[in-house]
Amino acid sequence: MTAATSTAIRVRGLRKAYAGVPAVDGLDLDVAHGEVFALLGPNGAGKTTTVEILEGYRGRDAGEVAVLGADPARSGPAWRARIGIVLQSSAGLDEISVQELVQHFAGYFPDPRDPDEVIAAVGLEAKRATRARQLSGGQRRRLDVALGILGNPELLFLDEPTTGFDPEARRDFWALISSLAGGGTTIILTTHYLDEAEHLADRVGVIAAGRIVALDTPDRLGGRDQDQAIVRWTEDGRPRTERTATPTALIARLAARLGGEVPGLAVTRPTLEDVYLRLIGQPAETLEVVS
Ligand SMILES: Nc1ncnc2c1ncn2[C@@H]1O[C@H](COP(=O)(O)OP(=O)(O)OP(=O)(O)O)[C@@H](O)[C@H]1O
Repeated sequence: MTAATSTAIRVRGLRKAYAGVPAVDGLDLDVAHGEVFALLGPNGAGKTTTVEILEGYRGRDAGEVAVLGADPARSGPAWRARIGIVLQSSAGLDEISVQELVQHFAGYFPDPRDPDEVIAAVGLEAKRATRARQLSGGQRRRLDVALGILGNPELLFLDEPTTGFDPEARRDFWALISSLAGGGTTIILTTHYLDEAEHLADRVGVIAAGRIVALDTPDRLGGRDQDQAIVRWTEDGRPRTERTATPTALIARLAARLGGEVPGLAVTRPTLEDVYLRLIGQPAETLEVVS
């Protein structure tokens, strides 16, 4: 395979400013075919601008962009048919049923998936005859995903897909995304939910002020795997906390000192959220260290 075909997305030196104010400020990115890549970052960091440039919906000021081997700014319907997009919110055609809507949109694609299979894949079989406007928020999102995958895309963009979902709906949705990824679809996900990124993404990119400031697997991001463990226990009726690179040795000392079972013992590593907040310059929840 050549470099051009082994990479689903290749971005170098991407820049975009609005009225002279940079929103994307020299961004580089590579996403491999079949990868689930999550783009994280605070409000206004430049995620939507970047993703819309990749989707071909927004122009750029500078930089090289190749998506499925083509420049989105110069690509036509054949390229677009290889891409699925699930936006933050969709509107329109609310008065027709799920079945009619999915069937209607299938007509726009050269090689659509079977509408009935797509409705089943997103778990909307029981809502087939329901009008779109009568769906719950989570069901509406499933319909959005159905429309996003209907064209059998090689590359799927998901923009904050589970905002407003209840926990069970999120788990179901994650299973759907994992099954798409398992089938080889490349997925670009923007999300504000760190657990979602951790659950779904092969790699995570953190964007701040228009640049990627960290990029790694969720368990290694920002040196997370090298971080010290946090040991919590109760002693003399008081909660105690200590950060340590050698938690096993600490627990052995505690067990010896306390004569066996250590009350309230818990050992944790910094969460992806702790690391993310540190990367974007926000202090994580203050940890009181008493040793
Ligand atoms: N059409 C526009 N015109 C002018 N400024 C814009 C426009 N779109 C975005 N911006 C600005 O560019 C910056 C980046 O915005 P962008 O929407 O890309 O951020 P984001 O990371 O997607 O944020 P969020 O997490 O809130 O969706 C922001 O400061 C925003 O105000």
